[in-house]
Amino acid sequence: MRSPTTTTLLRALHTAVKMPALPPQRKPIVISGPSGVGKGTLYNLLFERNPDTFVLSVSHTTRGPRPGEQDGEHYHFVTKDAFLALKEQGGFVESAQFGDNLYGTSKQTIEEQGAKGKIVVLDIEMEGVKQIKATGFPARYVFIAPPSEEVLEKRLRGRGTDKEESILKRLAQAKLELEFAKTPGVHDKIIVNNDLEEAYKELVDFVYAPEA
Ligand SMILES: Nc1ncnc2c1ncn2[C@@H]1O[C@H](COP(=O)(O)OP(=O)(O)OP(=O)(O)O)[C@@H](O)[C@H]1O
Repeated sequence: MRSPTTTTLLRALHTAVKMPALPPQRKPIVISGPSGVGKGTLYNLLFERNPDTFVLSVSHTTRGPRPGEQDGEHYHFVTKDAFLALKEQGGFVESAQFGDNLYGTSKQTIEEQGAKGKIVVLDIEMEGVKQIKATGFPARYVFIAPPSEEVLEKRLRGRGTDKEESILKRLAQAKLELEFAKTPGVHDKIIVNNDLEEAYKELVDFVYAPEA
């Protein structure tokens, strides 16, 4: 007799304690979209409302930890040499440089998190999405779009975390991302984040959709 998989056991456990069923599709979910569109807001709701079902992928970075940041929780903090060695071995599904620092998503991290029976969620910017797709990495791709560029600007300003120069950079980048999102077949689902609860429902429906 075959021994039950972790997924089968978790599903049985969820049924026993009357939690919502686990998503039938187990592939990682890649969420992208312009800065300030509400990606974090949406997936944090998904995590809060579906405890123990999802896990956010932890990236590698060569930048130093900021106060309060824990290694392995917010990032895997590594030296530049270690990062480049891992990249050389093909250990990243995507990587990028921002300013002087390198960032990347390691294959091992995704595999380890997925092996714990959780659905891995990745928050990846446009260039990273292009790289991941080019590797043939099996994932489901969701793009979060703003109702309009004006609303996006309002959200970025309303968030109050960015200086004017950064806001203008993010808005210019948003135009490129919105243009890229029009490429047919790049994303499996495009969600316009207008009303938060409606966008959340669309995300849940996509994530919990039956096996295709
Ligand atoms: N549907 C919505 N309606 C109104 N405001 C929203 C909605 N969704 C998110 N927001 C607000 O927009 C701002 C940006 O959201 P958030 O930080 O989640 O964006 P993000 O896409 O994760 O950005 P980044 O890529 O820069 O991390 C926040 O202040 C958030 O509260």
